[in-house]
Formats: sequence, structure tokens, C-alpha cells
Amino acid sequence: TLSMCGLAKEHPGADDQEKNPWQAVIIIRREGKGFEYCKGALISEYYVLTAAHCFTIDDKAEQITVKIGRQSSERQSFDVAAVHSHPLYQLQKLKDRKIDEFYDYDIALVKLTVKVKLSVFARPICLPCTAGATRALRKPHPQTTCKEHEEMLLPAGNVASFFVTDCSHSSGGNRLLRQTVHIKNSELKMACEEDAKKAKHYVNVTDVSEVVTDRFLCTGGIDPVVDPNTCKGDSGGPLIIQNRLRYVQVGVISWGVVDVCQKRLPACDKNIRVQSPSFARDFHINIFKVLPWLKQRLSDEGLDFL
Ligand SMILES: Cc1cc(Br)c(Nc2ncc[nH]2)c2c(Cl)c[nH]c12
Repeated sequence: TLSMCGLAKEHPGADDQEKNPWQAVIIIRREGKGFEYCKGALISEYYVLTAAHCFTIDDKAEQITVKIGRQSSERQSFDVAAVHSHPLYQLQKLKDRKIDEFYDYDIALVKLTVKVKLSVFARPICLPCTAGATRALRKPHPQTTCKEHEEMLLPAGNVASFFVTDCSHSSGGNRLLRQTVHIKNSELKMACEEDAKKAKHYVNVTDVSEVVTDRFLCTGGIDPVVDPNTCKGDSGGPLIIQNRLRYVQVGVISWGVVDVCQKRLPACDKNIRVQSPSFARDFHINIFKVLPWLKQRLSDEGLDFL
């Protein structure tokens, strides 16, 4: 089984990447069109989990680079062997209903050509319903079930979680900032999902369940507290639950209602917080809803799925 997952350096003096050693940047080069950037999470020595919408059917593995680990020197650059998008992902599926972008099953696995050398700067995050997550949750293996993982990680209520975004520091240079958000797994879930209709892409949506399917977790808004929002550049990044000093990924950042960073990155120090409108919500693929695909794709990665 894989060495411990979901471990990070906790001391305040640690490097941003040591604090978030699973965080990956995915760079897609497109001839004559420059680059597209997405985020991802290292989940084993060969695989990074991200969003399927980061790629088009024309993108070849040769055009994609994955960066993991510290800025500059220790940062490891990886070539990509293959991208496996979820078979049910189909961006254009609702085109004839004038819904241009449909993000159901917006999740993909990027296989690297070589194993990542694990270090304090590069270490996988735990996936739910694996032996590593059972250990991280300090529950007995193999007695603990996947259902129990879901009850522990996504109980009814407003579940505190976080995503990691780039922020700009007054001293220049990009840094990583953890943004705490609340998963509306309560009576607030419906209001969260209803706000999807306020996305400019979804003016033709009559019933919100057309675009917000059972695969999504919903965060953002101002109730029960003001949540920060994602930017397009956060696509593919992990939505993480912290349990004591261990980290488990429960979602993949897929889409949002308002792109809050059109202008500029959020400031690194927490004090400066620009508030978005109350209907600014973000939607994440719920990993518990795509386990059969993950299990099949990662069968010989030593992750020991439950
Ligand atoms: C993370 C993220 C991805 C995408 Br794709 C966005 N774009 C969008 N959402 C609905 C249709 N297209 C946004 C927005 Cl907007 C905010 N965060 C986003």
C-alpha cells in the first residue's frame, strides 16, 4: 500500500508547497493559442486528479505538463502519458437546449510518464474509501466501510472544507492560500443549487437540476457565513476536508456562477477580503459519486479501495 497520504508540514514557517504538497499545476500548450492552466491533486505516485473540462478532445498528452512541488528548484516538471476523462463527461450534451456548457462528471485522471519522487514538497492527498483514508481518519481497517467514510466526511449540515488558490503577495510572487468554504449538505443545499441559474451561461435553464446533477457539491454564498469563491484558474483543484492533521479530498472544483478573479488574484493576507454577491456559488464533483470509475482506473496503484 502507498506510503501515508494526506500529510503536510504544519509549522507556520513551512513553504506553501510543504503545507499543500498534493497541489499540482497543469499546463496545456495550444498551438497558436498560448497556454491554459488548471489545478490538480496528486493522488498516487503516477496520477493527478483534475477536471475533465481542462482538456479538449484535440489535446494530446505531449501538449500537457504537470508541475508539482516547490517553486523554482525543487519544483518537479512532469510529462504526461495519458489523460483519462470520465466516460460520461460531455460538455456539449445539452447544446440543443441552448445550454452551451454541461459539467456533469467533470473529472479526469492525468497519468504521468514517471513516478513522482515523494518528499515534503510532493505527497499525495487521501481519496475517500481507500485504506489510506481509513488510516487518516484513525478508524480500524478493514472494518470501516465506505459509507462510514461518507458519514464522517460529508455529514448532514454545512461542512467546513477548503480549496487552495494562488494569491498575490505584496512582496511579489505567487503564493498558495487555503480558502475555507462550506459544503451545503443541509436545508441550505437547494438555495445553493438554485443560484446556478444566475450564471450567464445558464439563462436558458428552467429547472436547475438540468445543470446541477447529483454529482455536485455546492459551496459559496453568505449563509451561514460568507464563503470565498473560486476563479476559473482554480478548475480541477481539490476540495479538501481536514480531520485533525490529515487531509482527505472529497471534491474536484468544476464550475462557478461568478468568476471573481477576472480582474486580479485574491490578496494573500486574509484581512483583505472582497465580498462577492450572495448568489456567487461554486460547484464541485463529489468523489463519492464517481468511485466505481476511480476504483477501476486506479486498480493497480496500490490505493486499496474499500
Ligand atoms: C472554477 C470555474 C470554472 C468555470 Br468553467 C467557470 N466558468 C463557468 N461556470 C459556469 C459556466 N462557465 C467558473 C466561474 Cl464563472 C467561476 N469559477 C469557475
